[in-house]
Amino acid sequence: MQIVGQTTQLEAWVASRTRKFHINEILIIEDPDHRNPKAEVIETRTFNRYIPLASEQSNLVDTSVLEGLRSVGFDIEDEEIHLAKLRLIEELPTPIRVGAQARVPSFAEVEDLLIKRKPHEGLTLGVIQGSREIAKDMPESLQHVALLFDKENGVGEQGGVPFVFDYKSMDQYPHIGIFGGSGSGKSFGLRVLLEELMLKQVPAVVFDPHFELTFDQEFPDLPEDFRQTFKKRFVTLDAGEDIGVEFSELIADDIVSLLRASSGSITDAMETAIKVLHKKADSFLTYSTRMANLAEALDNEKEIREQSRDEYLNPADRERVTLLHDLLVKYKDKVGGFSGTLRSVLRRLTRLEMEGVFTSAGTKKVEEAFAKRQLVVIRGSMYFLNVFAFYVVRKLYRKRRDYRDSIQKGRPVEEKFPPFVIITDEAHNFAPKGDIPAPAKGVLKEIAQEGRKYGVFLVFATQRPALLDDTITAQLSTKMVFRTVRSVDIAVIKEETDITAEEAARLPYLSSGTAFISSAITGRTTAVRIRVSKTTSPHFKNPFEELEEGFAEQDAKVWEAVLPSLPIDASNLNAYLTEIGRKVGRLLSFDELEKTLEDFVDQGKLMKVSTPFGARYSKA
Ligand SMILES: Nc1ncnc2c1ncn2[C@@H]1O[C@H](COP(=O)(O)OP(=O)(O)OP(=O)(O)O)[C@@H](O)[C@H]1O
Repeated sequence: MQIVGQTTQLEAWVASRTRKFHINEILIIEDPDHRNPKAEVIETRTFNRYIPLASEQSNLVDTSVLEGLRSVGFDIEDEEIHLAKLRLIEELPTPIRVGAQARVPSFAEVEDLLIKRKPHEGLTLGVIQGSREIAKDMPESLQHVALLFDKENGVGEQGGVPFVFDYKSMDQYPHIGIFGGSGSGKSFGLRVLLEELMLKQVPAVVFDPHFELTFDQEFPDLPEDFRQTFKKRFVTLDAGEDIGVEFSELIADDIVSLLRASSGSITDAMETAIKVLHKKADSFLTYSTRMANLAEALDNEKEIREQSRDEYLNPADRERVTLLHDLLVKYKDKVGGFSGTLRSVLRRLTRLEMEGVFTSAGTKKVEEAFAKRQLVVIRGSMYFLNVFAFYVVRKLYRKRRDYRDSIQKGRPVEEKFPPFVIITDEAHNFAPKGDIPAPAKGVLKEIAQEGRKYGVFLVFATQRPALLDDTITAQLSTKMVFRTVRSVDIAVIKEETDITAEEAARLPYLSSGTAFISSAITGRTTAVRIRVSKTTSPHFKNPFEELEEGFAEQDAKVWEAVLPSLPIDASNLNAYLTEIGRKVGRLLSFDELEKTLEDFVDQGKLMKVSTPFGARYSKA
């Protein structure tokens, strides 16, 4: 392997007659003047006599490279030549020496570069691409820690150096972004990251709009020593049942945010009314009753004013009239005097109440799980989660902040509150870019900017980085970028990471499960094949296989039920429906029974024979 063609302080070309280059592999260039620097392969090409370098393809390669090849003895018309573009790991003061030999390093030579933490100290997310050869003399402690999976061959060996994410450095370089289009392996990668956080017992809360984040189902066919149970390391909470918003903790602005999140836009008049009528520590009942009473008073203003002057009113009516009259005096001018506004707010509030948003459950269960260092999965529709996220995140963040502040100021602390990670998929819905409102956006932005100080970190996954709030995107110190096709998203990724033009060009073609991990922690971008997850989501099954299996199961049930009734008179199927339906456990329609029997004939299980009394199905 030899350096050919023009070189710069940062890039060089390397050529070989016998050895193919692997994308992302690390080579050592024997250039003593530069203390044998390391470089990474960022582009590979192979030429032979059928695609000779000297022909029309030559424009793929700089003419200086061709000359360089010739000058070190390559026959560019006839020989098979493997070429690779190298990027030096560290910029050199002067260009690399042309003609220098390159070689595959030993593991010890690149250990510092590739392994920042040992697997037991960090999050083992996958295998560094292009590290197969280097891994041959890797110590045992780094082997068998990140097995790989592919659909054709199933679970296989790791075949490379593990990528161990140094999560403890997040206090310097906080927050992680996971970007990738549909089917790119983003959810799979997120699952692996969550498993690793659970293994390290880092308290975390994840919002799960897809109902896919459970960890009790094991990934199929894992070798015995790679298995792990997570059953005690996570809890699943349903938004609106196990966890709710404690109304009395809300301030008026929160109610405005909640209603905005749940019912789209609200008018200025509604916002004013919400704020004017709210008192600190109001319960849902006191607040909504005050609003309903004021609406009633506005509708009957004239009578109420008259009755309030009526000396002969009975005491019960007097009490009610006084109450309504006081509300009128106090609030009428401030809320604009139109009961319709109040009723609109009430309708929206009542809807939330009926959906279970305002339960007294609060965030108690999350706090209990944090104390046990567990992962909390909060499930619910996107709409619901958006409403909850703001309340849950803010409450937990404040608790942690207060705890840290107290310690710092030497104040006594009643209870510990641990550092934690907030994770969400579809992050652009929680913190959308630009003026689009979302209730949790404010607190999430605050955490993006300040969370590091308090040990609160974000992991934001999204298919659409271009739609995520800019401030937050800029604060994500580590970005895992999976296959991305849309040019607007690629543009954001290019701007927000240190990935090179060559890497960006590969983004639309990355295979599912391969990501570029660009991190301020390592100071470079590493191509990583994400390891096989130890658990699987309940939806992991291929939907078409699921379809086949589902129907096969159903057919088997009907078959069992049909057998005792054979032979079946085809002209009188109605007579069998009840009996067969009873055995199957549900009512079958005529059409369904007929179709199933015909299918059994096609499958060779039954035959349909003509008799003098009409057609009959009997066992084949
Ligand atoms: N690390 C991996 N190793 C092997 N196969 C993978 C890996 N990651 C993903 N795959 C394969 O790709 C498929 C799609 O991955 P995944 O469901 O994670 O995509 P996604 O990016 O989350 O898509 P969506 O956003 O549509 O859910 C998986 O079902 C799996 O077969």
